[in-house]
Amino acid sequence: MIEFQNVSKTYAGDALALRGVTLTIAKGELVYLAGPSGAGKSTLLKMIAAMERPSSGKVTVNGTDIGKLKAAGIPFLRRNLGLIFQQQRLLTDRSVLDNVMMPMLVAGLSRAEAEERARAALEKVGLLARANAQPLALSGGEQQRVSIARAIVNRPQIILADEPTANLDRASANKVFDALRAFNNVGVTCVISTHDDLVLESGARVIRLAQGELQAEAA
Ligand SMILES: Nc1ncnc2c1ncn2[C@@H]1O[C@H](COP(=O)(O)OP(=O)(O)OP(=O)(O)O)[C@@H](O)[C@H]1O
Repeated sequence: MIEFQNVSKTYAGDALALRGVTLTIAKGELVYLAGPSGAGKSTLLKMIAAMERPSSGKVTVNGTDIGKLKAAGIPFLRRNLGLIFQQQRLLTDRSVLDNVMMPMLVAGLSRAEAEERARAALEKVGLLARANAQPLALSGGEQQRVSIARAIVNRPQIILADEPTANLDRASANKVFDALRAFNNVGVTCVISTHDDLVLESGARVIRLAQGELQAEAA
């Protein structure tokens, strides 16, 4: 479970990114984060991953108080998170398969097990046939689906995706959302920031931010 209690975030230079945000995201939920550019969506996602800390208020993720988390505890928290952020691009000098295997090799799995699980993850996002391709030979949408495969291979409880369909055409965006929904269907909590009106109007839960403040959720 993810819980924000009266959370504010001020960056250096006094930029107020979040103000008094209180919300709860239950285990297994799929939630979209919406709001204009600069509203605080990325900041909210980064706080769940302990990439930013609250300036005031309290953020808890699976019982861990992010504000009090020591550096040594961050890898334990992130083990349960699958991150799909712009900053984490695919390695362009490695194959798609190698990219997806990487987090498991880092976690200490054998190459054989890592490859088996990477292939299974690529199959789930519909890209097993491209396992040996270089990332730059793939379309933007395909690259995002590889990022999803890479984010889920360590079987995280929570997926955080920051505008995963930015710059994608409709068909590619649909495939990316389908892949994320498929993981949510097997119990993975998903928090996804997006400007995509189609998914925002799909009846799913939408958390809206404006200038760092939470807007009332539609009933
Ligand atoms: N590292 C930082 N240092 C200083 N200010 C920051 C930093 N990161 C974000 N901000 C500021 O905090 C506010 C919220 O930014 P944030 O990136 O969370 O918004 P966003 O809703 O994700 O926007 P976008 O849709 O453009 O990604 C903005 O005013 C931004 O300029």
